[in-house]
Amino acid sequence: MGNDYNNQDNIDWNELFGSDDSSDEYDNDNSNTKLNIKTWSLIPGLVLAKEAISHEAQMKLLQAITDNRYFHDDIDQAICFGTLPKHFSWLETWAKTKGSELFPSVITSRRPLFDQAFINLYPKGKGIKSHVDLLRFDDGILSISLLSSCVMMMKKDNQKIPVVLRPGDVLALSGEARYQWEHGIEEKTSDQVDGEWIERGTRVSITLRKMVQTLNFE
Ligand SMILES: O=C(O)CCC(=O)C(=O)O
Ligand SMILES: [Fe+2]
Repeated sequence: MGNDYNNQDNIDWNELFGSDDSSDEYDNDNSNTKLNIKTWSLIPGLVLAKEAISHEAQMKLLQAITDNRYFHDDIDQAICFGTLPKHFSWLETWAKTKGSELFPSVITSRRPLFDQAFINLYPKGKGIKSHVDLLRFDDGILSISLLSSCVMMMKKDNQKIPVVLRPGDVLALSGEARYQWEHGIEEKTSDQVDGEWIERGTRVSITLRKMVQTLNFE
C-alpha cells in the first residue's frame, strides 16, 4: 500500500454511488443461489467465489466505508477488531451459510468465524507486496473485492499463478493456500489476462480474519 498518495479526498463517493437512506439494511440478494466457485488443483485451499456479492450489496459496503470515513488524508487502511460492525457482520453470516463451499468445516464451525475486518484502499496502480499473512491470524481468510479488478499473484518457490479478482468476487484462503503460498498484488495500472489488458481503477478490499487464541506465535 502506498503512503505517497494523497488525492483520495478528490473522489466524490456520494456522487459515484449516491447516498442510500436504507443503508442500515445489509444483505446480499443472491444469498440463496449457489456460488460460482473456481479452484486450483495446484493450490489446495484457494477458492474464488465469482460475483458472490450482489451489485447492490457491494454499493452498500462502499457506502458504509464512505459514511464511516475509514479512508481520509493519507489513510489507506482501516481495521475493525472484535465484534464486527453491522455493515460488515452480515458478511460473516453470509460466509457461515456458504461456509462449506469456501472453507473446511473445522474453520466454518468456529465462533466467531471472524473477529477482524481490514479495509484496504488501493489507488489505481498500487498493490501489496507478496506475503503470507501473519501467523497471529488463524487459518481461513476471506477477501472481498470492490470497485476495481486486479490480478492477485500466488507465489510458491518458482511458481507464479495469477488470480483475477473482480468487483464482487470473494477469495478464500485456507491450508496450503494460506500458509505455503504467498499472495500479492503487483504495482501496475493494468493487468494482462489471457492476452487482454484489464485496466485497473481504485480498488477497495475487505479482508476478514480471526486472531489465534494462544499468544504462542512469533
Ligand atoms: O486486497 C486484498 O484482496 C488482499 C489484502 C491482503 O492480502 C492483506 O491485507 O493481507
Ligand atoms: Fe494478505
